Amino acid sequence: MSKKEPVGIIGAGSFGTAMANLLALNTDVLVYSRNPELVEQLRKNRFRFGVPLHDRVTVLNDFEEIAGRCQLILPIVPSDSFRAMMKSVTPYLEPSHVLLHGTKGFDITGVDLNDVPKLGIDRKQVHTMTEVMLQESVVVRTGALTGPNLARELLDGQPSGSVIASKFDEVIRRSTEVLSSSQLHVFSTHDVLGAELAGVLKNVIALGSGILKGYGLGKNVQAMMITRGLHEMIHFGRALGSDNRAFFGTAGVGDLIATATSSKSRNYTFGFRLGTGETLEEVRSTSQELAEGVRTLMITRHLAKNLRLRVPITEMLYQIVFEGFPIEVAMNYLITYPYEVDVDFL
Ligand SMILES: NC(=O)c1ccc[n+]([C@@H]2O[C@H](COP(=O)([O-])OP(=O)(O)OC[C@H]3O[C@@H](n4cnc5c(N)ncnc54)[C@H](O)[C@@H]3O)[C@@H](O)[C@H]2O)c1
Ligand SMILES: O=P(O)(O)OC[C@H](O)CO
Repeated sequence: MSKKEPVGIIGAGSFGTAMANLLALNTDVLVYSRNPELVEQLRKNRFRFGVPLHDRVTVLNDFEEIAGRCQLILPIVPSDSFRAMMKSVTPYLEPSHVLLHGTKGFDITGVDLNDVPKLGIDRKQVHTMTEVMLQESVVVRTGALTGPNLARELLDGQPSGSVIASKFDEVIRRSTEVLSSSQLHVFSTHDVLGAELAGVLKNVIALGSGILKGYGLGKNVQAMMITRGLHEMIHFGRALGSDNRAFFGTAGVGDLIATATSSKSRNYTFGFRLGTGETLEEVRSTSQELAEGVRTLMITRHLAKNLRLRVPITEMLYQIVFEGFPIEVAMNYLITYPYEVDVDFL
């Protein structure tokens, strides 16, 4: 990979745009948007999410050109579109490409999300984005970009830290080279599964934290929920084959703090609105914004049942979000839950 060639991004959403402007501090960037009208509009006014696109960013509707010119490509689309996106771009990908995804959610196969409550789900049907990239393309060198990266803050030029997770030193080196700047500190890890799972699972806890705030509760119980939520994230991580370490780093606790305490997080905000009494349908129908945690909650609650995991926060959140269970009763259940010890993992 040459230092001079551009870096590609798939997805011109809020995080894709934030990363494009950050990468442009070091390199030329080609962003793929599937929407030709948006491409046309951005070519004319060069404003997205209220900020100007950096001069080194070009938005295109031609993935073949991006694959031809970029070896390092960052797919950043919602998890429910990720496999379809991979299927559409895979004809243009070669083994020499490097894929570093920025998506925080699960892919599922063999069951429609709406049928999960009826049919259940097992581990073999749940996939990380790294698994999807490897299943759907000839690309070998893959990685995940994770950490506390609220797009709104990044778009506004605020500093942050990211984690590049990859089994390949070359992916870490090249990604670090193009992403590091005075705005972004880049950490790295070889623990891809742990870093990915931490980023995915924390969205559910952010949803819950928002619900508590919207319901009018204070910091004490919010802190308890975030802390016990971290325990559940770790239990899930272990059940899915990861170890504990990533959950205590920037990709874990770091992203959990940012997402579960910020009104700039879509997951937290979605939960906040539920906490004020709006229904799932009311929030969904009046918000264009993506809250990955809602889909992840559906998947993890049913996976937990299948794996016989003891995850009371996930269970209560599921009942509140999808079954209209009263928040007050759920709170009482959690406060009186027979947690035996404070730290219940090694
Ligand atoms: N926004 C954040 O703060 C943030 C931070 C870190 C990670 N993420 C993760 O990044 C992912 C994307 O989030 P976002 O905030 O950019 O969402 P978004 O809704 O703002 O944008 C998603 C973009 O993906 C595009 N897209 C969807 N399907 C596509 C396809 N098949 N081919 C090409 N493009 C497609 C959409 O047109 C849209 O432009 C999510 O998994 C999210 O969890 C978001
Ligand atoms: O999707 P959001 O807005 O809740 O942001 C979550 C990001 O993963 C923050 O790192």
